[in-house]
Amino acid sequence: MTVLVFWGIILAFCISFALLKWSDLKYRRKRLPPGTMGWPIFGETLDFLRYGPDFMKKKRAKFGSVFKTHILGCPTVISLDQELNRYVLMNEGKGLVPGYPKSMLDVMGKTNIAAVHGSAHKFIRGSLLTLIGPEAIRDQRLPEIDKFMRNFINNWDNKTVDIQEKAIEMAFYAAFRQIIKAEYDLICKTFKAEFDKVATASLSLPINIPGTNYYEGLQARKKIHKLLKQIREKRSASGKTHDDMFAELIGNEKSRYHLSEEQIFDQIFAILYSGYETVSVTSMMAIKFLHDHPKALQELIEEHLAIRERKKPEEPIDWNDYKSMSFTLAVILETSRLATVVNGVLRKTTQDLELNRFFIPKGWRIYVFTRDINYDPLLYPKPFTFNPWRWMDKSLESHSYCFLFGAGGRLCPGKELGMVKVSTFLHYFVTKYRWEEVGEVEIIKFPRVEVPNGLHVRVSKH
Ligand code: HEM
Repeated sequence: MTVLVFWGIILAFCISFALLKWSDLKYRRKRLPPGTMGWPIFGETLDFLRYGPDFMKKKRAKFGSVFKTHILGCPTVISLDQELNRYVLMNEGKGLVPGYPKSMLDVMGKTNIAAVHGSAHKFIRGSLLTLIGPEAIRDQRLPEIDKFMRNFINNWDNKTVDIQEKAIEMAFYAAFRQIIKAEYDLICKTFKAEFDKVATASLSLPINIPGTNYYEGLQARKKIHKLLKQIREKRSASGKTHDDMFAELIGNEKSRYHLSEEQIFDQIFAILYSGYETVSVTSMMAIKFLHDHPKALQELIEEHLAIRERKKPEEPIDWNDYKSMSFTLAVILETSRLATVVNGVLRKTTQDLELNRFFIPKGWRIYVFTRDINYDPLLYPKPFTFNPWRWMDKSLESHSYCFLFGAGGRLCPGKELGMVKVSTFLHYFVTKYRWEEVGEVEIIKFPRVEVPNGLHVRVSKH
């Protein structure tokens, strides 16, 4: 028996070793970047997800800042070389299109902005900007957001609230209310429950059997489609006019941005998905950083009280007020830098390419890992210190290597909308309340920023 176990272990060891070697040999071609490919199929996905920045650090020490690996089901080149990162982001047309995982594309839709490129991308992006560009924000989005935030934080006095939970709700419902207004109260909870399944599925293994996140996400996508179709039919039968994004998307029949039903639904998914975790994490972490840095909090409160002083008590904030919030914007940028939500972006090669003297085969992924530049001491002296004042020099935001919102043709089109939401949330929160943390707060920063036990604060009126 013991002999059998012994030979069993030896056999398992030999098979593992052979598989690892096979995987490496398969990819050992001339001039591919250095690196290891890990296990067949799984590659090095587990290490990558589990150790994140440390995985990168180790690999960089061994292979340099451009190396190959196999993650999320694909042979991938990871680049920590910011020159190369900039090149990849700026040169989509040279065979470097978005390369998001299959599960994400399946639940988010084939005509989703992240799935299309070339002229199709220009068209979808143009349509999106009519909804979330600066003019639309000034005239339509901001007044709605103002109303939403006011109500949202209205009854927190003398309560202990979990800011993480509230920020998640705020980010979703603020976006959803702009998409569907008249039917909002009726369907917002059902819609959120289904959309949360879609969001979870976007980062899952694409195994389509009942019980998996991927399967649940696909089912949720179908339910959401059904719901949207019903709303569309009811609206058209009633003949009433509506003033929300859904109505704008449907009513574009005669404009240059006339979208098919599938494109309209995918556009809605894109707006909800892209502005969800980005806005919720930034709002939560801004509250956390402000709590820990009283000088910054004081300056922020003064900025917002000055706005309130020139207004009647219930008067909403407008575009000019928002544009005067220069310190608030600095706080948001510094928060986004230190609590990185988008660690990097994925691209896929549509042809064999030569990059940094390396050969990258057609169909490989490139993970443009931008997270590290956020902590670069040359760009951000004392990089681990929360210092919003560094952003008061506007040239930092437009620096060629500031990748907080991406770069090139995919530069975040929702940046201003995101800023408006977080600023308005902060405006009402800090002018109305003081708060103190309750209990220990443990923050995880990778692969996503989260507070496992919540960020509980005791809130009271000023
Ligand atoms: C406030 C925090 C936000 C951050 C840090 C952020 C960050 C980013 C980054 C880094 C990209 C580039 C992705 C790539 O190159 O593949 C991006 C793209 C995008 N963002 Fe944001 N974003 C934020 C808010 C929003 C909001 C509120 C929306 C609302 C709709 C939004 C919509 C999008 C869309 C649709 C794209 C894809 C653009 C394209 O492919 O052309 N973002 N964002």
